[in-house]
Amino acid sequence: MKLLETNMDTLGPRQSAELISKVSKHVHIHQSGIESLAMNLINLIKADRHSIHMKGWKTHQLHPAEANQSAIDWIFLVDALNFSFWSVSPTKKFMVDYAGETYTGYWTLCAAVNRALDEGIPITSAEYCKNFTIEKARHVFRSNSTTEMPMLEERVKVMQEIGQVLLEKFDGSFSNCIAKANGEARKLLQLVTENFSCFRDEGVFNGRKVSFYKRAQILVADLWACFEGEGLGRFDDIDSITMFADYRIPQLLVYFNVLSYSEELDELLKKEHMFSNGDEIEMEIRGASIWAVELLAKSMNKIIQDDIELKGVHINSILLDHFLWDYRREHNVETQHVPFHRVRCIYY
Ligand SMILES: Nc1nc2c(c(CN[C@H]3C=C[C@H](O)[C@@H]3O)cn2[C@@H]2O[C@H](COP(=O)(O)O)[C@@H](O)[C@H]2O)c(=O)[nH]1
Repeated sequence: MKLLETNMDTLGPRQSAELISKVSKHVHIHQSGIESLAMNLINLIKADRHSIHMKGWKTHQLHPAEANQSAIDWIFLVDALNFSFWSVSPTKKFMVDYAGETYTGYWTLCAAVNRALDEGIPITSAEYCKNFTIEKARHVFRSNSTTEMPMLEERVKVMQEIGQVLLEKFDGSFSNCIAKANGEARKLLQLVTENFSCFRDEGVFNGRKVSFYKRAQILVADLWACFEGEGLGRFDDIDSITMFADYRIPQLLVYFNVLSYSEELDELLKKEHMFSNGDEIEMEIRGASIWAVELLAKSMNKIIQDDIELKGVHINSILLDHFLWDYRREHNVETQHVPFHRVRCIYY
């Protein structure tokens, strides 16, 4: 548990991002980059309405295809563990073989969970999580390369906590937590971050308590996308969810000239510096990235409202985040351009 030096209320992710980006010394947002990326993405949508769409989430072969109770349990477990997959060297990657494919990064987590379910292990049940152990983790998250999954001990602790809290407070199922939110994304975000400490992705910036809530926000977004905004995935204030401040999206924002880094930060990245979660410079990267995507969504929606051809199209930060995240892999951005910032923590 991080000791936070102030007793003021914690700012939400959007307010935190605006505050940080206004005073950031090492990460700068370029309005010109935002406007040209906005235009490019608008043209992409004109060419294919589904190029930026919530339905993309379900097209991934490892994601649940059906929106139901087991999909909710699957999403909750995966987003509780959805952190820190990067490897120290490209030749030392944790890998999982599943259904004829070899997966790396985030997809190893999905593949390992699906592999466990196929093996009859009830890995998404609260009971199983509560009694999870490092021995069980070594089996369930076993690698198909010589490199182990990063932060295995921390993942065991996260699973034990979510199992314990689900049983104590939500009768063993996360859908009971969703029901308490009454279709309000902000309420669900509050319920998750108040009841599950492993989602409490916060910090202190210039004496203010700030939040990023990357995994809690991606949890809400994945439910929304899986249920296509209906039923338990319906959130009337879904646009209040910001982009998910991970170690990948900042790379894309620099690649598209939306963000630029100071020389000092560039040097640190080139040296593969290990940042600590909560460093001022690490929070600048995360805060400025969130704010840049907010500005991008605003810029695109302004163009859309004036363009009859785009009637009915609405952009939010979730859709932009998913597009950017998927873009990197499809266009092999990482090796050509900006290195990602290295942090080991359970928050992203
Ligand atoms: N901002 C953002 N961060 C995301 C995701 C996802 C899951 N994306 C899929 C799900 C729906 C979308 O359609 C995407 O296809 C994982 N991550 C984070 O990335 C990091 C892993 O990266 P790598 O080591 O390269 O696999 C790690 O911090 C993980 O938590 C996302 O969508 N947005």
